[in-house]
Amino acid sequence: MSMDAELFPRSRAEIAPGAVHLPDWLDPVAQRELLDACRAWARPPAGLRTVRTPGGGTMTSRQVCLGWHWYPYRYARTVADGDGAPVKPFPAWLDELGRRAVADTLGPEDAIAAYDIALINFYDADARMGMHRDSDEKSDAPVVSLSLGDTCVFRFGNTESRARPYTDVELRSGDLFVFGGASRLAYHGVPRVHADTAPPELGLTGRLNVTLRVSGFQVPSGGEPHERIMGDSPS
Ligand SMILES: O=C(O)CCC(=O)C(=O)O
Ligand SMILES: [Fe+2]
Repeated sequence: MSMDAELFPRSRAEIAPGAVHLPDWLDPVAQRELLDACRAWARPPAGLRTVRTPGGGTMTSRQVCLGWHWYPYRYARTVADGDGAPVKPFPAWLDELGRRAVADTLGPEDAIAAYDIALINFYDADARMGMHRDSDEKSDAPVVSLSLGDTCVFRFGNTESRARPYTDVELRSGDLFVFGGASRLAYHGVPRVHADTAPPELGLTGRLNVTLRVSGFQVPSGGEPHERIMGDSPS
């Protein structure tokens, strides 16, 4: 019997108000296409890197960004904490994917500005992500999260603190998780990755997560956007 055999099929679940888990949203072909894109984005310049935190630590997932480059705790147009190269562009098809993800989870929403940020995190079996909020954006548009490869435990908490109450959700390859509305600033993290649980046909060892966000940053017409326009308050 396959490891994926289920007594009860996984189904859509509202984990908190405005936070929805939709299992198996990306079919195997779409997962493969997104993985191939991630592999191209991971290449230098402006490729996959280790993120250093102000306290002198390092994040255990490795990251690459599209559209705007995130580093603790702000956005820039260049890899300011790495090779200094311009951040890779955010493709239009990812905005379309993000809109479809929101429609399929939260239903028809008020007009959302274009998705223009992707953070791609690569986790090996030992990587984790601590509880945090995605609070460096100026837009309150829902965050869209797509998972590929190994299964993880995704911990989705509350807007007040990193502590309980929270709900642990298993995110598998192809799963979609969207959090907006009252949950847009909820704490969340990845306490555990289950090694060797990726679908073998995908050909990925480890886990990839792609989060799509709307920056809400102004891009001045006729000029290259500059990080000054974003404000500078750390979260
Ligand atoms: O890997 C995940 O599922 C979560 C990633 C995340 O929270 C982030 O990139 O801000
Ligand atoms: Fe996050």
